[in-house]
Amino acid sequence: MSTPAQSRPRTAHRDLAGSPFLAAARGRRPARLPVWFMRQAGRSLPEYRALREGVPMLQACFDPEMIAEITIQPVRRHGVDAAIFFSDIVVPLVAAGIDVDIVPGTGPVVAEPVRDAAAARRLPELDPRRLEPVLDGTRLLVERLGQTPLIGFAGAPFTLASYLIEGGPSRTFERTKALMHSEPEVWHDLAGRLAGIAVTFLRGQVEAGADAVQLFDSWAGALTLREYREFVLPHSARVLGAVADLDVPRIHFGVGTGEILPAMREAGADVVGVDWRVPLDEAVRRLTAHGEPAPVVQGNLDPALLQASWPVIEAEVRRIAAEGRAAAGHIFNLGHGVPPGTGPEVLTRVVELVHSLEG
Ligand SMILES: O=C(O)CCc1c2[nH]c(c1CC(=O)O)Cc1[nH]c(c(CC(=O)O)c1CCC(=O)O)Cc1[nH]c(c(CC(=O)O)c1CCC(=O)O)Cc1[nH]c(c(CCC(=O)O)c1CC(=O)O)C2
Repeated sequence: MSTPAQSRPRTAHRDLAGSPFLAAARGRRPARLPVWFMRQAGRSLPEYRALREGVPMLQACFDPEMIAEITIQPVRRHGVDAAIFFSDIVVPLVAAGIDVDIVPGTGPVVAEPVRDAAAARRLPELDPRRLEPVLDGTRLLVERLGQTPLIGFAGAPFTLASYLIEGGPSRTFERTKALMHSEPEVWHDLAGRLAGIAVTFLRGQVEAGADAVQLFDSWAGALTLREYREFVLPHSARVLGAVADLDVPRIHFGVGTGEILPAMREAGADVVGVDWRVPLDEAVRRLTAHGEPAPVVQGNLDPALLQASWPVIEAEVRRIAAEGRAAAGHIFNLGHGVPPGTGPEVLTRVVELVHSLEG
């Protein structure tokens, strides 16, 4: 499919033909292995902590200059092959007018949790104009990033719904699962509304210049395959399907998703993000068990091992690169986000090592 030029005017002049990240995302094997890290911007970087001093997270997420500068910091420091737009999965909810705050040390906190039909019906739609400051940040980035591609992202309906229903971060998702099973029509109404918000957020980012998108269904691994297929897949498929015409690679990621990897691909992923629990060659085996074409995978160094000694990290990186050769394309990443206490020099060293390996 060709890119409709009129929908992505800002990227028309960027020459990304040599991007190893985009080549791998398209199922090719570039000369060197591409790498970026989830949460590569943020608290692991002293330059981020300095810039954010006294500025609340959500204020930073609506400030175009901050967005652009924070997004570029890890590209400058580590030489990663892609930038990920600095934002948060709750930003489109905030833009829609939902009362969510990001509380330091806790995470997203929802003032009025959504737990019944009336509350779900009150969920506002996202007016794309409310995203303007955020998308101005994207436009600045496209001008400043040179030949580094930009990944836009959104939270998937299940993960967003889990924050809205639980009222904040959860380990067990009890209320979410209870609502899903006991009041499926309320669940589907809520998930459908969140899918609409995610579509508006993703399309806005791509139209402003993002070159790829990642849909984070971070907590989908808490579900059984049956639950995923019945309650989640249709909504995530709608989100990924609604950006298909924009012709950018679509990455689909979650934690603990070993049991549902093929279903996550089926939702419309061009690249399947894999956490550290499933070796990449095993992930490829699961993704091709019914004769499907070889997938593109992204992952999957255990973030906890960034604290280990360098020989341990080096051996892990080499093992993962070797296992990734079973895939049509491999984008090196962590199995989840960079922990805030990670020494940035470790990440730079991982990038250097990955770049010495064949794509
Ligand atoms: O445990 C929980 O559920 C709350 C997690 C939490 C969220 N936002 C949050 C927090 C608090 C915190 O990180 O301390 C709050 C949050 N989001 C972010 C930061 C900055 C940082 O981590 O140092 C912070 C901490 C803010 C602060 O205290 O200064 C930024 C963020 N969130 C996210 C992204 C996208 C990415 O990961 O690359 C990014 C941008 C990273 C970048 O530009 O490089 C996406 C996000 N936010 C969130 C989730 C859900 C799952 C998860 O966090 O692991 C996810 C998706 C994911 O990472 O799987 C929710």
